[in-house]
Amino acid sequence: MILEIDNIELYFDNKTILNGVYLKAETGKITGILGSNGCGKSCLLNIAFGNLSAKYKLIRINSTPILKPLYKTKLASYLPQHHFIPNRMKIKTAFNLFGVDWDMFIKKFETFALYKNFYFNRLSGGERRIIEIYLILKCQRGIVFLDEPFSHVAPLYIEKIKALIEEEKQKKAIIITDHMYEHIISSSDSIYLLKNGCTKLIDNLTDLEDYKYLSMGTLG
Ligand SMILES: Nc1ncnc2c1ncn2[C@@H]1O[C@H](COP(=O)(O)OP(=O)(O)OP(=O)(O)O)[C@@H](O)[C@H]1O
Repeated sequence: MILEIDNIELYFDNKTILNGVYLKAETGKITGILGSNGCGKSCLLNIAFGNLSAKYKLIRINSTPILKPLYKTKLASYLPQHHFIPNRMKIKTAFNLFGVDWDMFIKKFETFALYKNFYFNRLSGGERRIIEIYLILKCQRGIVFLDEPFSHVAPLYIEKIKALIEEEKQKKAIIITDHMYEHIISSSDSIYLLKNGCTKLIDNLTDLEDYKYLSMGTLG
């Protein structure tokens, strides 16, 4: 499956946020989006998923325009920046709702075994995030949008999540953004930099310095 996000224009109070976005993601690949605070990364993911209206947008799957918001289809899942599972939902209920196998999860995240009957608000912010990421990655959707999956997560779990993303990409198109740029760089098959409302496909990592996303010399 090839997903194309094209021709996005977004304004808030006459301020241009996005104007000249093109992004292509495909099954078997991880597409990373980098960009400084406030450049529009979350807005872009929200527009692609259908949560946010834009002045213009064109979403194509295998070259066919998709007019329905993706969230209304069974094609895509989306991890927002904030917690999205209600405090008073039991963890086992969330796994059932997402159609995700609890035992498989426990094989990878053994320390969570005790939590099956807990409500979400009994977990730490990072533990909660790990479960949310897992559910979004593992549910049966061909397109996955991940907004800051690595923030608030401890290094060992980041490695586990990266391995999981790598595993899931075999059957999914994964679009990911995070400020932990080293993890985005090491995970992604292609990277776009979002700057001044436009996406730029990064051919060479030093472009990230040239476009002043990173300071000169950061990449060594
Ligand atoms: N509902 C809104 N009304 C007005 N402005 C908004 C609204 N939502 C977002 N913005 C503005 O749009 C811009 C892009 O926001 P967005 O959240 O997409 O940035 P981001 O790149 O994800 O930033 P960060 O990395 O800091 O999370 C920001 O300047 C933000 O203030």
